[in-house]
Amino acid sequence: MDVKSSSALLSNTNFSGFTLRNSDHAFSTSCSYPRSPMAVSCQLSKNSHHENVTSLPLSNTLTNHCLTFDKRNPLGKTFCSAGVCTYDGVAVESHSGIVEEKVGVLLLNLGGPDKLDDVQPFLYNLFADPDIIRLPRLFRFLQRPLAQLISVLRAPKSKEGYAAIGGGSPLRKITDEQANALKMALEAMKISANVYVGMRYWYPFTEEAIQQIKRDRITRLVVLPLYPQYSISTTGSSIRVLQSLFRKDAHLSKLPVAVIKSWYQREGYVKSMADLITKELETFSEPSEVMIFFSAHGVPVSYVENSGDPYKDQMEECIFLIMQELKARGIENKHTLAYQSRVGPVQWLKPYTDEVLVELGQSGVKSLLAVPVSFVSEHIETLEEIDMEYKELALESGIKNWGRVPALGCTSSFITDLAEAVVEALPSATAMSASSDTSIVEEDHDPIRDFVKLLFGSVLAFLLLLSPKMISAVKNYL
Ligand SMILES: C=CC1=C(C)c2cc3[nH]c(cc4nc(cc5[nH]c(cc1n2)c(C)c5CCC(=O)O)C(CCC(=O)O)=C4C)c(C)c3C=C
Ligand SMILES: [Fe+2]
Repeated sequence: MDVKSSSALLSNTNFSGFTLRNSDHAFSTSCSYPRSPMAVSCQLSKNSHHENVTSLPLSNTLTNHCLTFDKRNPLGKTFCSAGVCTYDGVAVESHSGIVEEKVGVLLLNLGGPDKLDDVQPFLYNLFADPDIIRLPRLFRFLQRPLAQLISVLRAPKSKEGYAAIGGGSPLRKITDEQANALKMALEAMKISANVYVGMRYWYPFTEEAIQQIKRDRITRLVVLPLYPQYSISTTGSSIRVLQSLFRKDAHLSKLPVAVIKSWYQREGYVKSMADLITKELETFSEPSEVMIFFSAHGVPVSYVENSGDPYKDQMEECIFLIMQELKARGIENKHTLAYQSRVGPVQWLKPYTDEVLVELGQSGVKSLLAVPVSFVSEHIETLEEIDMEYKELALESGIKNWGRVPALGCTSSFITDLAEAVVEALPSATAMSASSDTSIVEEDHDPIRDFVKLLFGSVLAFLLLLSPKMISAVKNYL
């Protein structure tokens, strides 16, 4: 019952290719799979800025082709500054052996319901994702009936939230704007690229973006998830979809792809966040007295402790880097980090945002600046959860002066940094080998078997629902 459509999702058109030549200069990197196949960590040289960039195959040994760019491209020399990849700056003339490259950038995001009627099917897609509700292997057949049940039961509460922010999620509009801004920033760097948007749980779906990329005959692709920090539940889940699509398609499996897995440590991002915080602090009457309150989206503890999700470590390092940047500007405010938006019956990363707000208020903190850090656009969890629920809770708990830093959106220093990240990642794009990747367990889609599974699963889910343990587990999602 996945809701998918064939509507095209291209964010940008007017693409023109530029000339590149593949050379055989190469560097290699090895990737390991810590417990979960999704939590891939790539061992590149420590000081390499390609550390968080990997190519899609995620096979044990990757070979990356270096590019030789036209001398007229002023950024050519920055492409291959890591590893043993070299750039000789040779001008590329149009003769045989030279490839006309068509560069694509795929922005990955979560997606959100455009209107209230979309809320339940959007929630279904989210809960049907095995990276969001992780069932033991034996119980995987329950995934879709459970997703159906939870989405139907949770929809009324979620709808209230979306109604409070205007009747739908602003994510699609903002992500499209970011795609346009990125295309322009790349153009300013003399890189002509198509920028696509692929959402995980709502339109425009990642699958549609990939079809468009194929139709446009893109020859080199950079995948840029709009999550600064990597989590199995966000970037990991979207990459799993890409792996599955690329594996099944002979053309796509040959397309050179580079995935920027995380970018929270990039100077441009850190400085852009520090700029926003600095500006917002100035709106308080006593800026130095304000507690800087970083609120990150939570994940279940088991992701971090049992499946090697680097999310918590990356989040803490990200906060450290932002605070270091603020200190360098003479801003020495106190700060804290807490995790918001927990859902379901399991333990999530602590401390929880709501609990910390109450403690801070009760302990005498009077001024607080909330900083959302896990996402770069406004969405329901900034506009409703932080701006309404948490603000009310904070004021009730004794905090007098409340402020909130806006999401980065299309902030120009941030978009320029993303464009630079794309440019740096381009040479490490590597063709995916259809046969070498054993990291994904493919679900096969025999329709008769799927139907029987769904029917059997629904009956079993209904029976299981009668058990008190199950009732309380499902209740936790509401
Ligand atoms: C880094 C960001 C995010 C992580 C990590 C994440 C994990 C995660 N989320 C859920 C459940 C829900 N998320 C919902 C909405 C939502 N989630 C994120 C980001 C992260 N999620 C965003 C930006 C949004 C909002 C999208 C929008 O429409 O604006 C929702 C739906 C909203 C609601 O009903 O509260 C749910 C449910 C889980 C279970 C999870 C990790 C396992
Ligand atoms: Fe979420």
